[in-house]
Amino acid sequence: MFWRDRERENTELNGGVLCGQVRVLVVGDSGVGKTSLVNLIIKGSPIARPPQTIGCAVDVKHTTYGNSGSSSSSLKGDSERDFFVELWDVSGHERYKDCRSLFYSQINGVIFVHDLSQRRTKTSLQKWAAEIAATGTFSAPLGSGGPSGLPVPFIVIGNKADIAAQEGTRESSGNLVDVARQWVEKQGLLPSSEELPLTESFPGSGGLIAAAKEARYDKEAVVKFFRMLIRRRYFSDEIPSPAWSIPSVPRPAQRIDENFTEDDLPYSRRSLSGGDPFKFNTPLPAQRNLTPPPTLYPQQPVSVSETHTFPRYSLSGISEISAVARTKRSDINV
Ligand SMILES: Nc1nc2c(ncn2[C@@H]2O[C@H](COP(=O)(O)OP(=O)(O)OP(=O)(O)O)[C@@H](O)[C@H]2O)c(=O)[nH]1
Repeated sequence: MFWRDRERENTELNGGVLCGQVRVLVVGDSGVGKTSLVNLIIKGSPIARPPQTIGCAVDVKHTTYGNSGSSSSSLKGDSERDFFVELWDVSGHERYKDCRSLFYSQINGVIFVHDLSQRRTKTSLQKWAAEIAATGTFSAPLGSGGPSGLPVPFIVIGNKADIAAQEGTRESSGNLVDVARQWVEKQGLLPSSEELPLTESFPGSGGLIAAAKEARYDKEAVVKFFRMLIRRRYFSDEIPSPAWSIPSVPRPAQRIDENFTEDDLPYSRRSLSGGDPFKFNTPLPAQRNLTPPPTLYPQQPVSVSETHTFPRYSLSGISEISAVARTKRSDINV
């Protein structure tokens, strides 16, 4: 135990971290399947009858990330470190519209969810992006904004492919890999969200359970997205912009391809001083510039510049919690 304590001490002195966390918002209209998706990501299986989310519910996914391939690391035994991805499942119900920005705090990334069988839920995503960009605070923000001024990476996931297929709104090739890839087709929001291509989260028409069993490729892609967020926050030399400003004109579409590399994010590249690409697996010099550790509880918005002076946090406060209780869907008139 002694050497472990020493190692921790040294690591902290060296400016490294033993573990960390990133926060991902999951947003979209009520009933599009956000809770089902989060359950699928966290537990590997969909939830049969998800309760109506009240306000927001938080789940935490554990993952590891390390510097194993880096010779520049000065940290001993740091090949894999623990990271926690907070998934903030924000209720899409109208009744929370005026207060849900409480949950838009210290965001690292966003998963937009829509229902393939309800086109208006896709159109709404632009509003969600604008709302988050206007009222949220961001951790490790991009130097310049994405669609609607959103300053963090995002993905768009189309849900209920089975229903859409039944209704003939979408044809499936039937090829599992093709369909699964489409599940998390990483597509930037366009100025007109009508231009968003359809994507699928639950392949095939065999229903949720069967689809979830087949969704391993999709989950891998989502995990890649999470790893990108971890990399941006903890392993990047990027100097965060001093303050986030919202551009008045929506940015052109961004596309995040299969590999989720920052090189594929034009606006993230523009954020680098001198045009340098992100340097992954570096020995964490950027740690000095980290935003304060997000907690699992709603925080008061803070400006980005204030955040870089906070000391590094410990993990003691992290646990798997639900921020707000859930209730039965039938309890609420939807
Ligand atoms: N057929 C089908 N049903 C789905 C799918 N995903 C979710 N559902 C169902 O859609 C309903 C709503 O799902 P939720 O996950 O609660 O939706 P939500 O977006 O979290 O809704 P709010 O909490 O109101 O914001 C539930 O009855 C789910 O079982 C899917 O891919 N296919």
